[in-house]
Amino acid sequence: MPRSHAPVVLVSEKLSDATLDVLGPDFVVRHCDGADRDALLDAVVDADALLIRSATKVDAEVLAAAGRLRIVARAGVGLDNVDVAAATDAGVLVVNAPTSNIVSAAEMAVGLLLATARNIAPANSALKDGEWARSRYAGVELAGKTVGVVGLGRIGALVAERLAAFRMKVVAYDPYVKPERATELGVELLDLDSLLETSDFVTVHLPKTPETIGLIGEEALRKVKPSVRIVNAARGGIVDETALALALKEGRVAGAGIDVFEFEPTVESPLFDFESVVVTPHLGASTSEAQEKAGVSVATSVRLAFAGEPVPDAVNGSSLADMGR
Ligand SMILES: NC(=O)C1=CN([C@@H]2O[C@H](COP(=O)(O)OP(=O)(O)OC[C@H]3O[C@@H](n4cnc5c(N)ncnc54)[C@H](O)[C@@H]3O)[C@@H](O)[C@H]2O)C=CC1
Ligand SMILES: O=C(O)CCC(=O)C(=O)O
Repeated sequence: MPRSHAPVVLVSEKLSDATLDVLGPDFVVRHCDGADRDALLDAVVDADALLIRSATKVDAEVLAAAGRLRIVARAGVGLDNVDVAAATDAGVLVVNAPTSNIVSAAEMAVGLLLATARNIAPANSALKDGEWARSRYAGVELAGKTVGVVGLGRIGALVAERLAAFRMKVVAYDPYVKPERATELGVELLDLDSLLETSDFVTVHLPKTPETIGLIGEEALRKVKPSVRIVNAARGGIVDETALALALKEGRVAGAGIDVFEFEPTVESPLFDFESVVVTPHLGASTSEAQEKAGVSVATSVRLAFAGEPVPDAVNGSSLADMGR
């Protein structure tokens, strides 16, 4: 492809070097800050492809500003920041990288769960502040406890396998999963209320959809054991932060590990007031391995699309031809 006719790829968030290596000289790569709305709206005007992570919101306004856009490629799993229906209407192919970061996300959830069980974060802070507080930070074991996995998809299943190795009993709520899959994983499927009533730990692995927003909210948090610890490394808003803060305050929940927030980026949340809550700034996919896989995956999809080939990870069609491009 001669460079003067090369498609323009707009990269709106930090992606791995491998992403650019896969694109190579056949594409003109430009960068902008996808979290800066005005910068995004300016830069997208002459982009043929847009490469994003979770901080770039691709909605109808962005799609309308993007006169030449043919593909939006999400270097990760969640597509809640992309209006896929509006993209389809605009003839824009949407792809993600659905397996790129699942191991990293699962390991993050297990890390948060262990951190909440053993008070690792507050004990670390206290000791570095000069306090040797052994009795204050006594915790609980995982072995013999029940963990409720809410959403037994790719990441939920990896979490289930890993927590079974800690000798936990694993139960799950996922009305869309085949019972044979749960059996294969050694997981007992329950309805949500039973899971909430019986679990010592609850870990959420759902996509953010109108159905899942607030699923773990005030009502759900009135059904849990007071000793429960809750982990959310899926999406902010699925666990309602205000309801969780109230439950912690009233002693209806013992602790939480939270990687994702309703509004991101953020430096405030009612959850930050609790020592029993460990928080991280949406780091689930932030490993070198996941970022390399995600970048290579979306760059490969972009190459396939512009070569007129089918794109296996496309979510609203199979190729640019399907979108009338
Ligand atoms: N913290 C982070 O950095 C990361 C977060 N994620 C989040 O994790 C989410 C899950 O990822 P995967 O496991 O790969 O997705 P997946 O699509 O493989 O699994 C999601 C599961 O949720 C179930 N589900 C959907 N709606 C439901 C409902 N209303 N009630 C109960 N179950 C429901 C589905 O049946 C499916 O089994 C992503 O959508 C993304 O938002 C993903 C990667 C990294
Ligand atoms: O974009 C990121 O790095 C976050 C990963 C994530 O949340 C996802 O893949 O759904």
